[in-house]
Amino acid sequence: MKKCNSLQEVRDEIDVLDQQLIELISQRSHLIRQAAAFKDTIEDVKAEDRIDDVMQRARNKAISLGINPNMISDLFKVMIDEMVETEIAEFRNSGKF
Ligand SMILES: O=C(O)C(=O)C[C@]1(C(=O)O)C=C[C@@H](O)C=C1
Repeated sequence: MKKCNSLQEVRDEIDVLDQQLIELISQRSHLIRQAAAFKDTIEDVKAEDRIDDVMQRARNKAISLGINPNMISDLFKVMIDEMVETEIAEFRNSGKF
């Protein structure tokens, strides 16, 4: 991690990371839309076991990096809840439901 020499430099670095985070979330969101095409039922779309795996992996990664796993769980919950809704809408629009 870069050592910054001023508050402005810290903020500039944060701004860059925030943009990258949003780009990554956007990429994830586009993949979710594709996932619906490979599913046959609403249970497949919800994929509760997969959500548990994703959440556990995210928590483990947070712990390994020394950040609060509960914060990551909260962020992922908001993100995945929204993406599941998107995927359900995509699934319905595909006419399979
Ligand atoms: O892995 C899937 O089946 C997905 O559709 C992706 C994803 C996710 O956000 O990671 C989204 C919806 C499902 O509830 C499970 C996981």
